[in-house]
Amino acid sequence: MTSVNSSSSRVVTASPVVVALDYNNRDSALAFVDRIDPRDCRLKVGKEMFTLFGPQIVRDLQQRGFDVFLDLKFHDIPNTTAHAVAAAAELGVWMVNVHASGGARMMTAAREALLPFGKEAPLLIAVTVLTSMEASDLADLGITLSPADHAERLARLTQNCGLDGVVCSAQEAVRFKRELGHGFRLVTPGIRPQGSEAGDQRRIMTPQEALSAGVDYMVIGRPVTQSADPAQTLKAINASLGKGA
Ligand SMILES: O=c1ccn([C@@H]2O[C@H](COP(=O)(O)O)[C@@H](O)[C@H]2O)c(=O)[nH]1
Repeated sequence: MTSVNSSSSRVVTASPVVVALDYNNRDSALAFVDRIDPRDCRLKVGKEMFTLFGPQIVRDLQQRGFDVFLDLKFHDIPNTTAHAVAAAAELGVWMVNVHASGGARMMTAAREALLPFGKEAPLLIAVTVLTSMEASDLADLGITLSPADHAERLARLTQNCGLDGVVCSAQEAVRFKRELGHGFRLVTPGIRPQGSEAGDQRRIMTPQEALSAGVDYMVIGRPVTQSADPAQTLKAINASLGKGA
């Protein structure tokens, strides 16, 4: 089911898919975007595209009707992070994120920076443990908890600071929905359709498994953008989930 947000040209989609638009070429990115329907997904702009093309690429996507998740994973002192999050809100993004490991004062400052935006504020979420990390990566950092246990610790901190949700692995979704409640959004990268390469991701799930586990939004990058026909691949993923236009 889809509906058009009457206060703007933005389209609200029922699809949980957020395509990670990790392109190093603006024309290639927009060629893909121009072949898809904003009723079929939201789009994520990350560090690569934002560094190459700046805020204009976000506006270009919004003008085409897409909700944009600005995935810059801010991690800095509270004052700097708060101003960066407010700048993202000025840009009108749908969702923005920080690193939970920046701590409670940083996350609280980020949340408070969005208060003046009222209902127009983007969703504010925090990254727990990157989906590319496994236990040995945490051990290298002196963290002896399992990725799921450490992620839950960071997710609880995030929730206590009043943020809207977390980035985590879909493998943690059942547990986090049970422990943190259904209203706390779970945004899960590391999604790999059956048969696609894991690449640098470690804590992965298929789109169907992630949906069954209760994730709110699933981020999918290379399995879509590096496929021979990205628009068709997106359509097939939505069909497998029973979602989309
Ligand atoms: O824990 C995290 C947080 C962010 N990401 C980002 O999601 C996409 C995933 O892309 P794939 O090509 O599907 O692996 C990418 O932009 C990451 O920066 C993440 O993977 N894990």
